[in-house]
Amino acid sequence: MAGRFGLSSTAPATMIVTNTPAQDLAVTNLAYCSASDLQNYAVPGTKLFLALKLATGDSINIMLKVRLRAISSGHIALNAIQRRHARVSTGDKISVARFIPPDDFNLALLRLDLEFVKKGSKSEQVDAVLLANQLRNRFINQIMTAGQRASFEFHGTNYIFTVNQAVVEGRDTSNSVERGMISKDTYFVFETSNGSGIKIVNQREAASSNIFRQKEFNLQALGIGGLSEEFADIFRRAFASRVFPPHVTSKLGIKHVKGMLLYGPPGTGKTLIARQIGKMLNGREPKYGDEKLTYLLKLTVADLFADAENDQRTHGDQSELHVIIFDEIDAICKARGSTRDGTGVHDSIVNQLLTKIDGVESLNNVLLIGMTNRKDLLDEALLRPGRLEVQVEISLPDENGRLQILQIHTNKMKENSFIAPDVNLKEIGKLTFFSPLLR
Ligand SMILES: Nc1ncnc2c1ncn2[C@@H]1O[C@H](COP(=O)(O)OP(=O)(O)OP(=O)(O)O)[C@@H](O)[C@H]1O
Repeated sequence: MAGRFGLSSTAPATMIVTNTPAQDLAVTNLAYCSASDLQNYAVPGTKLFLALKLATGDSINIMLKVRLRAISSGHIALNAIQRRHARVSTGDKISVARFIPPDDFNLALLRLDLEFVKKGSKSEQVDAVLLANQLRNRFINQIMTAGQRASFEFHGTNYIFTVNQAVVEGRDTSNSVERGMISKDTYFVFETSNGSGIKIVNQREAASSNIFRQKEFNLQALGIGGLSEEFADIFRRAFASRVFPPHVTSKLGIKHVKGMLLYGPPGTGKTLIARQIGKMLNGREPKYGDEKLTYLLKLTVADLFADAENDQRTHGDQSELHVIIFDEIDAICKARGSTRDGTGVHDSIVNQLLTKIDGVESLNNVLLIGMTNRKDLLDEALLRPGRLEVQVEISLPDENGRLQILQIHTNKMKENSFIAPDVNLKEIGKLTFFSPLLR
């Protein structure tokens, strides 16, 4: 037990809680004690002094970085937030032990929820890049636990953060307390609750491996109407992991989504979305595979992936994203054995694709986007996790979607006065529903 939590064999001491001796020390998130007590918390081989308040009943452990201050020995000064978190009051006796951090204790990711100390109607804009730098410097080597709160000052305003998630480098945290030490590489993600009055800006910049050309997308300006929900789904599932810089992804053990399937009835904008995704990304121009492949030699699949392979070989994790788009993927990736043309070309294309995205030397820098009206015809192996695993249905547009599509396609006419002023797109949007009875 002791080893697991990094406790040293030094016997825990009983200390009396007092208040933080000066106002400015209340926002440091440090605990303070006398010189003689401080030595009990020295971590051998480092300049750190770390303490753990041992839990009694259902109280929460808190980890303290301790600093020297003119405080009578046997006393430990905790600020109000620390006292609330540890559920202790001034004058209480608490049991405190030295804490020696285990190996691999650095935090890879810290997700913080921000609030104002003084709740009010004011609003502030917080730059995620600047704040992350400041918190990293100010709280370096401090230990953070999920649920913990700390206050800090940023550009003249006092904030409190609550740790929503604390992920230690490369460790499976599912069974243990989410806790680790802030290092110079810790990656911060900020969140706010609705109505907090705090607006986080530059978060994508902070997060980004800059995969997207623009920070915000306007789907209508890209000529895509009525598909914002589908688009949000695609973004959340296929790109969210690529937003972290490579060193964070590898520490977290995240695997990127390498394949995505857009399926649904003909003419609903699948090709349009795939092409626009390609344009929105900062990487190379997408490559297109199509039915012609079936008539060509095996080499062609290899050709499509050749640039990505070269890039991964030379740049490793830093390689940019290569998008490969297969329109009508059902034409080339039919269930193996289902085509009786005797050539085996179809089967070999499916096998080659599987090897590229999921094989021994699989690539981490590709995103394969397949489109089909006939998902049922596809080889099942292609649809398993790790392959075309994000599957988004692009269905017929609703009334609002139809209005957006009509607006997109009449925009030019309107600009050039080719559309009569009494044309009511809203009305047309209402009328242009698809009834299966009309089929
Ligand atoms: N949501 C949409 N917004 C704007 N235009 C659209 C939309 N859906 C379809 N269109 C228009 O219809 C054309 C055909 O759509 P697209 O080729 O993307 O459909 P698809 O789903 O790929 O069809 P198929 O399965 O037949 O290949 C597009 O080029 C575009 O002009």
